[in-house]
Amino acid sequence: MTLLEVRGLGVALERTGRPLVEDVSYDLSEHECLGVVGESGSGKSLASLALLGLLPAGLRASGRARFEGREILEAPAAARAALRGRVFGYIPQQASGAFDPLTRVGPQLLEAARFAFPDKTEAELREEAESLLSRLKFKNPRETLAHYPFELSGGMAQRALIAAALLLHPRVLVADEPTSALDAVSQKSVIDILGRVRAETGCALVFISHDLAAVQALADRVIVMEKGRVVESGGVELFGHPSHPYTRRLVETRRALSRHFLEALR
Ligand SMILES: Nc1ncnc2c1ncn2[C@@H]1O[C@H](COP(=O)(O)OP(=O)(O)OP(=O)(O)O)[C@@H](O)[C@H]1O
Repeated sequence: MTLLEVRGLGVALERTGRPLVEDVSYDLSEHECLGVVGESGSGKSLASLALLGLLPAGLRASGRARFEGREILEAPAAARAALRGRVFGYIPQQASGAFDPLTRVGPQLLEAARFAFPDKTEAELREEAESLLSRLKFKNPRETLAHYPFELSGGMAQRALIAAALLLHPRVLVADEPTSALDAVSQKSVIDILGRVRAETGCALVFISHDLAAVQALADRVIVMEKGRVVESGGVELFGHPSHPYTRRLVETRRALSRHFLEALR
């Protein structure tokens, strides 16, 4: 079943009307992973922030986006806020900036969950957070909840953010470059975890990334963005025979990087 239908989504500067994202359209079904690729500045983040109702001040969205048939772009602010967390989970690019440095990880993780599930007791929420952290490969979840954010490594902070999003049982998880600030081992671990999360919870995933290999590992379908527009879309196998010159360049750059790496190892 189609969960999300995006048609002609645009983002423009409010003051001048200059378009930054134009005419983005896609469908996302239950359990599906859509990869969004394109180089820096191609509009990947803004297209997703528009859906979440989190565009920076001075930008406005246009077009249509429906979740389970209900229009969301034009919904009142309160209705959009209610969709964040429970319907749309969001994992931002920089985990370190997403936490309040003066508050321990536990209270930050539980705050939104308390609000989303007023009927659950504190003990239930805490138990759920600990079990989630354990599934996300934290060796000592109880200790992690008592840590301050600066006590977590980059990979741990990113995984804690995934836990924060999952505690709200989102229907669609939007992950914006969740691995770009991580070392290779942590990158692989986060990608594995996102794949597992999808299989275990059944939530749909919008996975925004520069990393074609990561997208190939996770996504069912992809959209390729260049200069604010979708230039190619289809099954993830399109990386094997890209038809748009821009996609061909992205794929060739990725192959050349891999070749250099393998040659350096010889
Ligand atoms: N608040 C803003 N005001 C004006 N222009 C903006 C604003 N935010 C982003 N832009 C511009 O919109 C375009 C798309 O930005 P966006 O962040 O969506 O790109 P991206 O593909 O996600 O890049 P990256 O991979 O580097 O995160 C870029 O040209 C960017 O400079």
